[in-house]
Amino acid sequence: MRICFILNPTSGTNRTQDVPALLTRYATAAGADFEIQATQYAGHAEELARRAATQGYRVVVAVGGDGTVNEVARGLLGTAAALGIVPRGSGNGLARHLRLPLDLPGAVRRVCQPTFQRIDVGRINGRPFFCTAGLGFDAHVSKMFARAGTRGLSTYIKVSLREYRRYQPVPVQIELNNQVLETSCYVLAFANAAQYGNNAYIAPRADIQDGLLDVCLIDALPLTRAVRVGVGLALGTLATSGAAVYHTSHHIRVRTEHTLGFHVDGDYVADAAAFEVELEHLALEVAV
Ligand SMILES: Nc1ncnc2c1ncn2[C@@H]1O[C@H](COP(=O)(O)OP(=O)(O)OP(=O)(O)O)[C@@H](O)[C@H]1O
Repeated sequence: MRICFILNPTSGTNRTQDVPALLTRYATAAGADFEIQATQYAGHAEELARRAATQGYRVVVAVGGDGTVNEVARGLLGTAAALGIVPRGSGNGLARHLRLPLDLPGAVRRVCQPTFQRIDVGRINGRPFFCTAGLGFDAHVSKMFARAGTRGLSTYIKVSLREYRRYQPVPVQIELNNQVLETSCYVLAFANAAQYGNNAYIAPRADIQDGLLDVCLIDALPLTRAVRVGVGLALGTLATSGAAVYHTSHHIRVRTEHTLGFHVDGDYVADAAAFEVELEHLALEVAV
């Protein structure tokens, strides 16, 4: 079994580690037949992953955070290669959901001796996502976070608190399961996996193999509710807290009068006024 590691050298906060040397040491110790390729620019991991799949690598491993996982996984859709993950981001949502080791030696050992399973894949306006996608405040925070200059959890919390004071919900029309909901949207999250990353459980009951997205709507976020949402995210109790409304569906349409930002797997993509969200059942093989 041949393994290709695709390393994002800009991921994570610990830049002092010689990651290629560590990958080499642990993969050699596990007896793997492997190659390591480093990305040179944003988007490169998708091209490298697709090429590796064409070259017959059985497992193509994203070495990075959820942004790198998204790119590698995108490149593997429709191929015979499986996605592996060596988590090096700050959130690591998909790795955590799949209960993969979060330490480098453990994660390398796992991808070298994996079992295989398939997971669902979401799409929002054609863009694949594997963990979560969303509209509203979380996408707005991703946009501001990308502009912040520094990364990590503390920057994320700082940006969220600053933007919380300014952000207002917008009216939306949501179509799902033959119903039309006229509501306002502070956060509308489409969860394939249960968490955003960092064990922040936006949809604690989400099952990544059930053919359905868990749709989480928070229509407004006054301070008292914000506290309940924060506690619910941290404890995995949001679904029973009454602070959010949930639906499950495999096809959702959303319209807004004004444009709203959307993110995939925590990375801001663009603003739009119409959204088509779909789920492809078991469309990606993962090495777990
Ligand atoms: N060589 C590169 N130079 C610049 N950007 C890159 C490079 N390779 C990948 N990227 C971009 O870096 C972005 C961030 O990567 P990733 O999400 O893996 O790390 P992170 O932000 O540290 O992790 P997390 O999202 O968990 O905080 C990705 O969306 C990817 O497009």
